[in-house]
Amino acid sequence: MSALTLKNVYKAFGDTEVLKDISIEVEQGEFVVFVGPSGCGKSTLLRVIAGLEEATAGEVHIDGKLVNTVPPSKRGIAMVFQSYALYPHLNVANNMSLALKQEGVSKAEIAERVQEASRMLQLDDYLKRFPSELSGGQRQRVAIGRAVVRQPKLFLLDEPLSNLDAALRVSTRLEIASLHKQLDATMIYVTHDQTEAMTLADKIVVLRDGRVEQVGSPMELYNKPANKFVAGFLGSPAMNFLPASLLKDGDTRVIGLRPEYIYLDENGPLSAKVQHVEQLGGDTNVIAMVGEHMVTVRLFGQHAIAPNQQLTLGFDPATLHYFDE
Ligand SMILES: Nc1ncnc2c1ncn2[C@@H]1O[C@H](COP(=O)(O)OP(=O)(O)OP(=O)(O)O)[C@@H](O)[C@H]1O
Repeated sequence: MSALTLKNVYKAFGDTEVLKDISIEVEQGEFVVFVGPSGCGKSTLLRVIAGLEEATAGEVHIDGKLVNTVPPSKRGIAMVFQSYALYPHLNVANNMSLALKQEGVSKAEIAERVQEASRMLQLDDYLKRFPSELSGGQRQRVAIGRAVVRQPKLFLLDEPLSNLDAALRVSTRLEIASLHKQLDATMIYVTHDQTEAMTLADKIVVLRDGRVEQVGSPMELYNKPANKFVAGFLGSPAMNFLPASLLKDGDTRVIGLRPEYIYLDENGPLSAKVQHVEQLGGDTNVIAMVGEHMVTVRLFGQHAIAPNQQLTLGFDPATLHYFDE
C-alpha cells in the first residue's frame, strides 16, 4: 500500500489555479522531494497533503485512506517548517513533548520518545535550554525532533534548511538523510535547492507552474530529463542550450550539453571566446561565447585561462541531449 497517493489534485485560490492535475504515488519509507522555482506550488501541495489547505478537486490518500475531509491533526502527519515555529517560553524538552502531552501520551512514554529523538539529533545536552539560547541549526533540529517524537506516518518538511548558513545546511542535510535511514520513515521534502533535491531524494517531483513536469530518481532526471525545463533545472552549473544547427545545418532542435561534459580539445567542433573564469580550486568554470551563445564549461582542476582567450572545445556526442524548442 502506498504511504501517499494524490489523484488528479487541483487547488485554486479564487480564480487562480495554483495546482493543476497532480497525481503522485509515494511508497512507504520513500524520501520524496518536491522541487521547482519559486511560486510553482510546492508549499501549497505540501499544505494540501497536510490538510492545511483543502484541495479544490481530486483525492488525497494517506496509508490507503481518503483524507480530503480529515483534519490535519488526524492525518498522522508531522510538519517541519522553515521558520522552526518553536515555542519561545518552553525549553527544548518541553517543545518536543508538548504535542504528546496534548495527545494524552503517558509521562514515561514521552520521556522515552524525547530521549530517543534527542539522541538521534544530538540534542541531549540542550534539553533544558530555551530556543533563544540555541543556534539556528540547533533550533531546526529541535523542530525536527518535535516531529520525530510524534512517530508520524508521514513527515512533511517545508524548506527546513533555508534559514541556515551554507555549512550548516550541508551538515543538517546529512543529519536529515541519516534520520530518514534510522527511522525508515516516509518523508516529503520541499525545496527550491537542486543540490538538496539531488542528494536527499529517492524520488524527485519537478513542478512548474502548478504541474508535474517529471518524476524520477535523481539520476533518471539528470540522465534523461523529459524536457528542457527539467534539464535546465537539475545540474550545477546548469545545462547549456545551443541550436542544433550549429552542428548540423537545418536541424531545428535544441542541443543540451552539460558543462561537465565539455573539454578543451584542439580539434573540437566549437570555437569559443572566454568571457569570465571562476576558479573554484577543485574545478574551473569557464563562461565563454560560442558565436552569440553563452556556454559554461566546467573543467576539472585548475586552469590558467583568461578572459578574451580563444578556446576550442570538444564533447562526447553521446552526452548530448536533444529537445524540441
Ligand atoms: N493563500 C493564498 N491565496 C492566494 N494565492 C496564494 C495563496 N497561497 C499561495 N498562493 C499563490 O500560489 C502560488 C504558489 O505558491 P507556493 O507558496 O505554493 O509556491 P512555492 O513553490 O512554495 O514557492 P516558494 O519556493 O517561493 O516558497 C503562488 O503564486 C502564490 O502567490
